[in-house]
Amino acid sequence: MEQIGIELEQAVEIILSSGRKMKRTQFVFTKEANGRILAEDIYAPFDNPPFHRSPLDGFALRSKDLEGASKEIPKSIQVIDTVYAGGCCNQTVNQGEAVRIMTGAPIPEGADCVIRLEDIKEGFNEENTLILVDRELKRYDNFCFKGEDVKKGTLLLQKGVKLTYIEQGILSSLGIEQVEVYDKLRAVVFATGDELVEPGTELKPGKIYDSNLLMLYARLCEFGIAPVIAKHLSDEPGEVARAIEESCQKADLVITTGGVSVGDKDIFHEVLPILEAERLFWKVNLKPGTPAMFAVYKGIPMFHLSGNPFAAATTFELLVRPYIAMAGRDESLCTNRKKAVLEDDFIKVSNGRRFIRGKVEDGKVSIPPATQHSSGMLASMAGCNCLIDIPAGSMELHKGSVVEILLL
Ligand SMILES: Nc1nc2c(c(=O)[nH]1)N[C@H]1C(S)=C(S)[C@@H](COP(=O)(O)OP(=O)(O)OC[C@H]3O[C@@H](n4cnc5c(N)ncnc54)[C@H](O)[C@@H]3O)O[C@H]1N2
Ligand code: MOO
Repeated sequence: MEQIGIELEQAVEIILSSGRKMKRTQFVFTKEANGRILAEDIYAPFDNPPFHRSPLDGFALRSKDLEGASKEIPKSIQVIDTVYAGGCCNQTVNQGEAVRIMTGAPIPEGADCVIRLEDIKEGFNEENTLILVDRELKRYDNFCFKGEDVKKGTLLLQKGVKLTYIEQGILSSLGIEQVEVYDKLRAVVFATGDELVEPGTELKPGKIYDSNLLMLYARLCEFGIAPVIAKHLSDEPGEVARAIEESCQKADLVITTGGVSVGDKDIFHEVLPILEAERLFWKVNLKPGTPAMFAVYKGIPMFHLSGNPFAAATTFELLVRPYIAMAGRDESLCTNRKKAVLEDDFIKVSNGRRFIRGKVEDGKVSIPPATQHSSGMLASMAGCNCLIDIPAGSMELHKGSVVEILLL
């Protein structure tokens, strides 16, 4: 049942319940998995480190041999071998013996501690194989145990985790070259309007350069889902319907801007019937972006946002972003609300709910001058990093008031 003129929360509820979480998965190389959502639990395939190893450069020896060692009576120990990181010592350290060892090298059999290179004296015989140790060490002093980072079989990473450089490092430390991740959402963006021309084209009378297509394209890229199609379309309903129809085979969501209000060229009132798409709501009780429209076509959610650039940017955050977070299983994209203290006055009375742009820093939010809030104005959004949520029925807001903000 279609709803007209609904609250934002209701709109988001309709949007979220009309879609499903991504089910398709694929294997990708760990090195290319940054920002992807893990689709499997990952267990440690072996103990890591895979052997006891030295945490420093020194000598691996037996703590028992150092009992009673002191400055006055140092112990003399025979060095029988040298082992470097990446190598292996096949000798066993017996009584009175040591192996010269470098950081990261496997501790040889028989040794149970490592003394630092700086803490011994070398060179007491011709072959340079005797060292003097003038202190005692306990068993397992300077000794890294096999498996101390991760034990074989430990649940390392859980399904649903977003892979960052840290998780990629962990996977790599266990030699895991490929992982199963959820497919990225395939987004399609169309900016509609006969007045629009692309940068690089001459600006003829009556025309304007498009802002929304690139703005939404870039925002989707910031969310990790570069659109599969991003295109300008005219105001001709048949052409727009055809473009949506063709893109649908490749899309998990469609976003359009323009043509949703009540004018002669507000074509989505015609496009949706041509497609026989189900329109679930039109008009949300907020400014900017009131005439936002939402429909489902062949199971694909379609967000039809206002053409006014600030309205498009705002309703993208308010309506599309929660859908992307849910369907793309990316919790880091969920709306992030906070309280902040106003640094400036906002002297407009707000009969309806209003979102205005702001710049928050250390819990204080500044706002552009009152003249720069219209939904057709984009330039004053430069440097802004939040939207201020002003409830319906608010009187003038003054510096020092506490407001709720949505971080962008
Ligand atoms: N009689 C009424 N007129 C309007 C109403 C209303 O209720 N009654 N609502 C107003 C509100 S609120 C909004 S918001 C706009 C929404 O208009 P549309 O979504 O139909 O968008 P357009 O008319 O296509 O464009 C609006 C404005 O934005 C410019 N535009 C469009 N696309 C782009 C783009 N990609 N890049 C830059 N600028 C763009 C377009 O040229 C228009 O100036 O309707 C009000 N009217
Ligand atoms: O709802 Mo519209 O974007 O304010 O002008």
